[in-house]
Amino acid sequence: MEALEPADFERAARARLPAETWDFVQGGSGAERTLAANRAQFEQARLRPRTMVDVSTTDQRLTLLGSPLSTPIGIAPVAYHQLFHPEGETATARAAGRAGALMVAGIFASRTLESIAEAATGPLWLQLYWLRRRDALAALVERAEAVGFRALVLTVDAPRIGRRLRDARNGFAVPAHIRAVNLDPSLMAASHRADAGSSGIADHAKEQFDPTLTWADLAWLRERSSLPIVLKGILTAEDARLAAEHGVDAVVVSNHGGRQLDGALPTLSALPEVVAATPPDLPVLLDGGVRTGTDVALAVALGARAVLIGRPILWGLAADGENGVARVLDLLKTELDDTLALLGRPRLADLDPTAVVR
Ligand SMILES: Cc1cc2nc3c(=O)[nH]c(=O)nc-3n(C[C@H](O)[C@H](O)[C@H](O)COP(=O)(O)O)c2cc1C
Ligand SMILES: CCCCC(=O)C(=O)O
Repeated sequence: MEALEPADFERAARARLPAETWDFVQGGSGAERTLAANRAQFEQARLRPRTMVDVSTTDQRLTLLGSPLSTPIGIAPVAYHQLFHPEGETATARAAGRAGALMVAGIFASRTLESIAEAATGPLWLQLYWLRRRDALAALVERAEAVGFRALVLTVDAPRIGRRLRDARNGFAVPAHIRAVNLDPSLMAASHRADAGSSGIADHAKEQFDPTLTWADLAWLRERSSLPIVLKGILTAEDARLAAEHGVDAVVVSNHGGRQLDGALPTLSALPEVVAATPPDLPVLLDGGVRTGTDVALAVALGARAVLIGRPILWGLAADGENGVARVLDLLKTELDDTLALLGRPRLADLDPTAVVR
């Protein structure tokens, strides 16, 4: 059967993936309240369509941190794409290129930065965690810049890993043959075994993530790279203001797909305060629960310049590799295009808060 919506890939992926990998993807932290709330906010919001507008051409193109994109729909950073397909991140990068979409590769990518860059035909950003081993971080930043990555995305909502009960119950550990190849194996060993009542992911973070990260540390990153710096995991006006004051180039409103602080604000609810607290020239992105073209339009109307998609990309990758990811992106782009036309707001710039009732 032909896939007509991203959810069709969700079913296909579930059928293919080992149960503990499925739980790792779909799960959130704690009682999964934030995971559910991300979706609930999109489901409850309503659009206010305008009529008698010439929508013979619609346009979802934009420029983000200097890079032209065909769509405001980008790929969120996710660890270990080889959990989902043997080609891993190179398949994802090729699909992003076909769609003219941004790809954010993760620090725990299972393919080298060099091979991802070679596969990519569109803009790539690199996501970082604040590792205790700052020398490893510095080396990674240098490599990323050398092969053409265009921004650094520092994830700031993970001083430790949220309590993910599914992973703890499954004793989830990253299989030995799938590796975060851009980092020294000695830094990654804990990911590949799980202590009782924990997961390899949580144990690894406890060992390697530096929870002392504060605003003053951004200077260290600035010194090491001329690339734009993006902070991922901002949910409040206070932090948005601090990000702007510290010269950050963009922020991602994110609760890590409901995988970190359970009970944290859903991202669509946090977006307006973050947008209000940031200067107009500082791009605000959003991720968490974006599943349809309508969701993309809602986020853009409330001030997001672009959205990132996490789990649906992995569904496409698990179901059919590069072609699956390309199809998921294509479906979302088509849905957004239909939404812009039927809403009477044919360009992204036509989307503003008057398009939404919440
Ligand atoms: C399996 C999985 C792994 C993830 N790994 C990372 C990661 O390594 N770094 C990071 O910043 N975010 C990571 N995330 C969070 C995503 O970047 C993103 O914030 C989230 O998935 C967006 O929500 P969505 O899945 O509802 O679209 C991961 C998410 C999932 C589902
Ligand atoms: C230590 C790997 C963390 C991956 C991650 O961020 C996630 O699973 O959400």
